[in-house]
Amino acid sequence: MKNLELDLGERSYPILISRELVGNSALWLKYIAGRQVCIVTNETIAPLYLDNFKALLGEKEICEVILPDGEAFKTLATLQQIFDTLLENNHNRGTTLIALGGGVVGDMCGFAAACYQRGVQFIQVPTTLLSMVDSSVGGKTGVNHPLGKNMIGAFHQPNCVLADLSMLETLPDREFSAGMAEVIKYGLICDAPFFKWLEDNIAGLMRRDGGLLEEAVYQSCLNKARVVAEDEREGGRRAILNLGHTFGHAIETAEGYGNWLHGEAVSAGMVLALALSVELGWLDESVLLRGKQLLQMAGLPVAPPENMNVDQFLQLMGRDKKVLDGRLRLVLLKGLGVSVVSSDAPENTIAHVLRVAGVRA
Ligand SMILES: NC(=O)c1ccc[n+]([C@@H]2O[C@H](COP(=O)([O-])OP(=O)(O)OC[C@H]3O[C@@H](n4cnc5c(N)ncnc54)[C@H](O)[C@@H]3O)[C@@H](O)[C@H]2O)c1
Ligand SMILES: O=C(O)C(=O)C[C@@H](O)[C@H](O)[C@H](O)COP(=O)(O)O
Ligand SMILES: [Zn+2]
Repeated sequence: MKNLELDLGERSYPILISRELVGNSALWLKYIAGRQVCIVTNETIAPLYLDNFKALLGEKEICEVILPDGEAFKTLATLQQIFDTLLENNHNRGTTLIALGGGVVGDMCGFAAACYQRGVQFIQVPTTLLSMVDSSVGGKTGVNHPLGKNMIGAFHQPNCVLADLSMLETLPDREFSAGMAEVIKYGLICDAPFFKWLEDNIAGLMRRDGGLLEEAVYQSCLNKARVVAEDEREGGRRAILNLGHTFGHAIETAEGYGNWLHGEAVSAGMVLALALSVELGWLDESVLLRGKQLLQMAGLPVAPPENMNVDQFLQLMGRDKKVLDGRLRLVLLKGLGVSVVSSDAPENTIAHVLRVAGVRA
């Protein structure tokens, strides 16, 4: 068991990381204050984990929402299903929502919790690697819009995060790899020793060795918790968690949500961000090569899709939430583990890097 705390004053909460954690309800039932509970999950996860989870909730008054599976359903329209169920079951402000699923379920359940009766409590039970190391931590919640990723949302922190590593046993390989992109991100942006540790242990991690996985999830959450504790609402430093995401979100939007997984798009996006850092003379090319190699060993794409063109990339990137006064702000590296948020990259340099990566003019 490896636990940590995200320190946000009165909104602080624990992140519990262990195998067989969910079954040990004595460890977490105390984070559900009231009598009413609504479990939000999806049609893939429900047959695997829902009944077991419900059985652990004792005397609680439980309702459930089973969403359709997929990034394409991370929409305002899908949220309605959660609000309908809550109202039909007379849930009041004392209810607790439980996100049982990956980042899509977590982002939607969290946003529903932020909105329902102007805000109720929720807990995160992440079931994918990506959601254990990233999306369940930090309180970013929301949904996509056809014109842009995560464009509608709110900051709303959970009461606790329960990362039960045994749930990863049923996760498909492609989804596991997608989660590794965000793990590798922490090494690149702020933790060079962790990056080196990942290089040394990538084979065992991809075999899903239990001890290595626990360490990777713990170190990832520790890094994310430190950044979020410093800047909960992304006024500044938190933006480093967006490495590769301006490129990646453009890919996800252009390709239709779900064709490229979020982690895959972030992987290709991080390679572009590193290549741009090299092009600007800020980063040694060896870091780009090491980053690329590690991502490839994790089974991830390192080049953008062939069917996008440079103008389309730049147009979609122009809608990024970090844009300030009409200028793109990108997360770039000045060394391994040293990240900056900068508007200094000229558009023609970005376009050049995209073309060199194979994107059509
Ligand atoms: N809020 C944040 O800070 C944050 C951070 C990173 C990513 N995100 C968001 O998270 C989403 C991606 O999350 P994700 O990668 O978890 O994808 P996901 O939620 O779509 O889950 C991936 C797939 O795995 C299935 N699945 C989940 N758990 C499983 C299990 N234990 N066994 C078998 N199948 C399982 C799901 O049903 C789905 O088909 C994106 O929408 C992204 O924008 C948010
Ligand atoms: O928690 C954060 O902050 C992040 O940026 C984490 C990212 O991995 C995540 O994909 C996030 O949802 C992106 O946020 P957005 O504000 O760019 O939509
Ligand atoms: Zn991400």
